[in-house]
Amino acid sequence: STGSAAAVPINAEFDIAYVTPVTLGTPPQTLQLDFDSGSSDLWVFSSHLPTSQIRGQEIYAPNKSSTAKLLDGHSWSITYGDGSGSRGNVYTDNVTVGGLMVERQAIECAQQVSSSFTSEAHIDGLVGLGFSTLNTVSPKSQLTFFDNAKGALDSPVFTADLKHKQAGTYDFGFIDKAKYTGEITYVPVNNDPGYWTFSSSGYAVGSGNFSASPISGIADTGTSLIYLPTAVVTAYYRQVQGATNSRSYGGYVFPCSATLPSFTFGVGEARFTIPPAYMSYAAVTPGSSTCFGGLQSSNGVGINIWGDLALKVAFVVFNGGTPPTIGWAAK
Ligand SMILES: C[C@H]1CC[C@H](NC(=O)Cn2ccnc2)CC1
Repeated sequence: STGSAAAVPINAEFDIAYVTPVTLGTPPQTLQLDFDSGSSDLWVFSSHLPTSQIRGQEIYAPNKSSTAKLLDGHSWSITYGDGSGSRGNVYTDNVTVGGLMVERQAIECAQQVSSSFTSEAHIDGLVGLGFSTLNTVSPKSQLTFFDNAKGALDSPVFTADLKHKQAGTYDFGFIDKAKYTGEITYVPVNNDPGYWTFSSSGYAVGSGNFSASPISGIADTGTSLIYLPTAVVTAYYRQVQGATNSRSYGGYVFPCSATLPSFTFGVGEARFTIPPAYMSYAAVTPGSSTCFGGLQSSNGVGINIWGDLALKVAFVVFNGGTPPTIGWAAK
């Protein structure tokens, strides 16, 4: 089996996140979910939430699905790196993504969500595509949609073809040759503790020399930006007039009129260049002449993160075989 579904930016101005239609239960309830390779819980806004915490999101009502079953005595609670979080109880039901159906998928129904989720009307929940070791359901942890589907897939892979300010695609079970050019460079994945962790071979700022030094980080479709070591980030912003690391804005900002260099990162011998226009993320507040950078320091994070800003300049294969690997190709 295979599946293929659109990854649609939730905001027309800048790529905060991407959502994908997912149908749940019988009759089908369709929600727009954020596919997140940086976590491993499938959770949704649900009929178990106080209405005060719902602001425009679609909800899943298990009691309206003839195929829903309560996973008795189980609960979940998750906190993300940006401090957002949610918690609730658990049902199993049929979940379909782009024509690929998994029966008895654990659907984690929110009973509480943090304010940043309530404020994001376009995200009805998340589909974790990390390794199932990260799943937070207790007392018995549950498998991700990908892990449940894997055995039935033509090939144990999913691919991300994210795009700048336009819809891309998540494919399951196959590698679409029409989505990339040249060769796919595969590198090892360390899935302990459960992220798609790989080593980048180095970086370059603008037309500068390539600095060949391994940078271990996670491929995270659920994070908007890139978070890298201070040495890399200072080398980049040294080339940006008026750039400063702002405590008040929580990261590197610069005048929106500044000339930005491109940023190139390596995967093995391959090189991926993020154009200058992508490196300015957004005005710090609407209409401000101060812009927030797409490249930020991972100092406070604990791990380096290759988020959507890096993923969108490549076609990325998340290979869930044994051993797992990750492949990067130009497009
Ligand atoms: C400092 C960084 C801030 C952004 C963090 N990313 C996330 O929290 C990803 N995520 C998933 C669900 N909601 C958000 C990673 C650390």
